[in-house]
Amino acid sequence: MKYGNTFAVWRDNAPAWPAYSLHKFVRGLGDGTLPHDAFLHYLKQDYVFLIHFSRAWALAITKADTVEEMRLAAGTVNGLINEEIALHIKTCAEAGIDEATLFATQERQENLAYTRYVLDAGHSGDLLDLLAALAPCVMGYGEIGSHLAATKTSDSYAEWINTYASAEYQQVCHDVGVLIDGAIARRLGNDPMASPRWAALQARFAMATQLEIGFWDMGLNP
Ligand SMILES: Cc1ncc(CO)c(N)n1
Repeated sequence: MKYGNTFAVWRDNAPAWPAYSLHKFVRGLGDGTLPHDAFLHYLKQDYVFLIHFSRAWALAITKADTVEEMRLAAGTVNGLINEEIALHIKTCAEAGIDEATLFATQERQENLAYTRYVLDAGHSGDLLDLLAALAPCVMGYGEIGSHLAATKTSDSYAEWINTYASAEYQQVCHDVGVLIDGAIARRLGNDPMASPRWAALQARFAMATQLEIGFWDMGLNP
């Protein structure tokens, strides 16, 4: 599945991308060596992450210029807060953790830094600043999910992998790619890389990628 032209350029110019998409945590999901307590700790943090991340996508609706942009952003809010988060609720319920407990999870600094960075990108900037900060998360997990589905050597974390490899999640990544390419063309024209804004957008994407690495690192340290 293609996630759009802009994403491909941003990813190829983010030096830390492989350290994110091929992180030790990711490899542990694929070969089953990730300790289960680290996985549950990560899922609890990620439940809180998804709440703030949904807020950031809701901000994209208010920053949109067209109804089409609003619809794509609203679809992503729905995907996060009603679909993706169901994985976290179900997996944690199986481990005896109910949703009220999940909601009360003490937020780790790495988690807080990431989501508030993304929210601030949107509050201080326009839709492009926000989308550049949101993209590594959405598309990164899409890439990780389909890579792990094709290469995994263990079924321990198959449910997690299948969530992100699923047609539904891949469709979200595709739609976000369409949203980003359209938003870029609408605001920066046909040669966006020549825009004086390009370097700052690339830097936002690179920072969010770095913050994803911090999130995986945090996951390995319950
Ligand atoms: C930290 C993080 N990044 C990306 C995703 C994908 O939505 C997620 N659930 N958590």
